[in-house]
Amino acid sequence: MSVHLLLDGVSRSFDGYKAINDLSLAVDKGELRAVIGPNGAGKTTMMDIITGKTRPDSGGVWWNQTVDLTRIDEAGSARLGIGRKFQKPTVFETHSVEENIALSLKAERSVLATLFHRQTAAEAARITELLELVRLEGDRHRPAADLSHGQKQWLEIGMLLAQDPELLLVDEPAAGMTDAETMRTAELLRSLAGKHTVIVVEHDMDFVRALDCRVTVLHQGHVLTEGSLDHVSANPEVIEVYLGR
Ligand SMILES: Nc1ncnc2c1ncn2[C@@H]1O[C@H](COP(=O)(O)OP(=O)(O)OP(=O)(O)O)[C@@H](O)[C@H]1O
Repeated sequence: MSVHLLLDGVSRSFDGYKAINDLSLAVDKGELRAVIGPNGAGKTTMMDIITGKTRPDSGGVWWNQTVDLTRIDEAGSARLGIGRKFQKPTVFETHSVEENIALSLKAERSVLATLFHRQTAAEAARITELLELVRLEGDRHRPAADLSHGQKQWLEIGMLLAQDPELLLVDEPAAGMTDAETMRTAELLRSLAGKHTVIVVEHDMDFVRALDCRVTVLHQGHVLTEGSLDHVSANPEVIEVYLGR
């Protein structure tokens, strides 16, 4: 399997504090990876560095082993196929579920043109496929405002997928979800692996267990340990800085 994303000895300070400290991390193409760690461990800053929102002071960030992501801004990383889902859902509340997906389909069209444009059969099929994937097929004509918090998160994942990203960065998707929604979200993200590379930052350990994937533990901007959830959970340092709290 080839390395899709590589962070190589990355550091970044804010006012003299090393938020990211010699961080090295390799994620394979098609891999699903969970990143856990205490508050302030540097998880958000790591995502910011991958997407070009924040520049590292030193170290390399490589995409497909050839593209230097430290030279690319957020718009550039989106064009390369890096999609990011922030914690808070940002759907178009007054538009229907279906319109939200239609607006996100990869196309050089303005919002108005998309709303008044007649869908091609291929577009309609793609919208249906995405709605089925995120289990919102039955809600396609409802305004997004009517959805539950969990359903809005799924809709936003669907909107991200509409742009066909190679890598999805997902920030705490399970926060605020019911147990059933949490498990369904884990299932959804697992189903995306293989076709997409997925990195999920999460605090909910039941959710991380359900992801059933390799786990990276961040602490003070550095990788503390990596492996299966059982492996990292048995690490005394992980218990000390994170799980034991
Ligand atoms: N733009 C910034 N300016 C100053 N300090 C920052 C900035 N961004 C992050 N930090 C600091 O860097 C450290 C790492 O923060 P970061 O948000 O990346 O951690 P995190 O693991 O995402 O935490 P949480 O789980 O609370 O979201 C923190 O001490 C934070 O205060």
